[in-house]
Order: sequence, then C-alpha cells, then structure tokens
Amino acid sequence: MRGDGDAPPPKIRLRGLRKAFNGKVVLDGVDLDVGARRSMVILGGSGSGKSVMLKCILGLIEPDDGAIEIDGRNVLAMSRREREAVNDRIGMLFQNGALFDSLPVWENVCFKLLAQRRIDRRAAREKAAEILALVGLAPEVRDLYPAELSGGMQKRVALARAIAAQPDIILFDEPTTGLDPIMAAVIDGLIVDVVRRLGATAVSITHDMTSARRIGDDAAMLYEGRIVWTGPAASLGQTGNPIVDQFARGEREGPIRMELRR
Ligand SMILES: Nc1ncnc2c1ncn2[C@@H]1O[C@H](COP(=O)(O)OP(=O)(O)OP(=O)(O)O)[C@@H](O)[C@H]1O
Repeated sequence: MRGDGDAPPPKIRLRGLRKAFNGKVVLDGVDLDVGARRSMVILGGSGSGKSVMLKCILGLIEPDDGAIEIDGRNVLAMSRREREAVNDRIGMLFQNGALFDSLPVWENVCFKLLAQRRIDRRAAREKAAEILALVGLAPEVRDLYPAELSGGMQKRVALARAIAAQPDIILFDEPTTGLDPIMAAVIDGLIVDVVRRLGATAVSITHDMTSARRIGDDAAMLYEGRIVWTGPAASLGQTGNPIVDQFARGEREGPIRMELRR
C-alpha cells in the first residue's frame, strides 16, 4: 500500500515503536522514516536506546508494540520465513565489530553467505579477497585472525562482513568509536563509498558529530524514548532545536538532563 499519492514508501518506517526491559521504558513510541538510498544518522545520549532501535529493525529484539515497515510492509506481522528473507537484505556493523575470534578473516567476512550455503568454502575465500579490497585491505589479511588485527583493520573487516551479502539496508552501530581521528575519517569515507556503491539505505549510530556530518544525509535525535527532531545532518549544531544543539555541541548546560545516578 502506498501512502502519499504515487510516492514510494520510505525504505524504513517506524511507527509507535515501544520497548521496555524489566519495566524500564527504553523506546516510548519511536516514529522515524528513512528514505530509500538515504543515509540517516541517529543521535542520542548513552543508554537512550539507539542500539535497541537498530536491533529491533534487524529483528534481534522484538518490540513490545508498534510497527516496523520495510518497503511498506510491516515486518512484525510477517511469518518467520518472510521475515528471514527481509533480514537477508540487511547488513549490520555491530558496536566493537563483534568478529568471531576463532574464525579467520575470510570466514568472518563470508559468514552469512556460508551459513546460508550460498557459497562453498573455497569460493568464500576468493570472495573474501574481493570484498576486502573494497575496504582497502590486502588479500593476505583474509587468513589472519581478528586478534592479529589493529582496531582500524577490525572495523574494516567488520564493514566487509556487513556488505558481503550485498544488503540494501546497512545498519552501523558506532562504526568509528575507539579509532584515531584519521582512521575514523578513513572508515567514514569507506562507509559513504560502499553505501553509494551498493545503492543501499544506511542507518548509523554515532557519538561523533564530525562523523555524523560526513556519513549522514539526514539526522534524527532520540531523546526520552522518542525521536524529537529530524533534519539535515549538515545542520547539526545549528538546528535551532535546543536539545539537538546542546547534544551536538557537547554543552553541559541546556535542556538535556544527565542521569548521574548509580
Ligand atoms: N537485552 C537487554 N536486556 C535488558 N536491558 C537492555 C537490553 N538491551 C538494552 N538494554 C537497556 O536498554 C537501554 C538502552 O540501551 P542501548 O544499548 O540501546 O543504548 P544506546 O543508546 O545504544 O547507548 P550507548 O550510546 O551507550 O551505546 C539501556 O538501559 C540498556 O541497559
């Protein structure tokens, strides 16, 4: 079903998304639209529910209420098989990379393709070299183990894994956290490049405003369980919204009250 005339639905549409853990409300009616082939950056304080939101989109966390539409279809109302088919089209770069320590880089990169038996092991090792090249890594890297890689290389491998199955939605959870500013810029550049190359829609969480402006077309602020602002990522810091501007400028004084309990 199409909403507004002939306009296609947004690639991702969240409506009234709610999630509580042990009575603690984390998402309290999240509404968000992400346009096809757009890159959306999600801002919000630590513990505000950004990762929970991404995990709901990916199907790792079931929301308590609300709708998650992808290409206009509510994935929460789908059969398990339909949902899996949608999930196959979503790639995710997890916070801290989340590489499997016991597997060499090539198996990490082609993990999903191998698990789905879309490729045999021999072909996977070849394919891994191709994908690693897209993130600027030499073919020799494929035989190393994650523990043998620097943080920046691990992020690149995690990025390679996220794009290996050519997803049309890619979710990035703090892709540059813990990297030096130059490596962060390199990873941001790779993200922009691979998202464009795949024609994918991207949703990224970042705490770094420079990164947010580099990788985002659009930005949204999650605050007290809801999206309180969306607008151009380029305007961050001067949006005119006091909550967003305080956050983007990292100011102590302002409407955002920090929880300093415990
Ligand atoms: N599986 C879970 N079980 C219980 N509580 C959870 C679970 N996942 C997340 N939470 C809680 O939900 C809240 C939001 O967590 P989330 O990881 O989404 O925050 P975040 O905005 O991504 O934070 P950060 O920027 O620090 O990574 C936290 O209070 C967290 O403890």
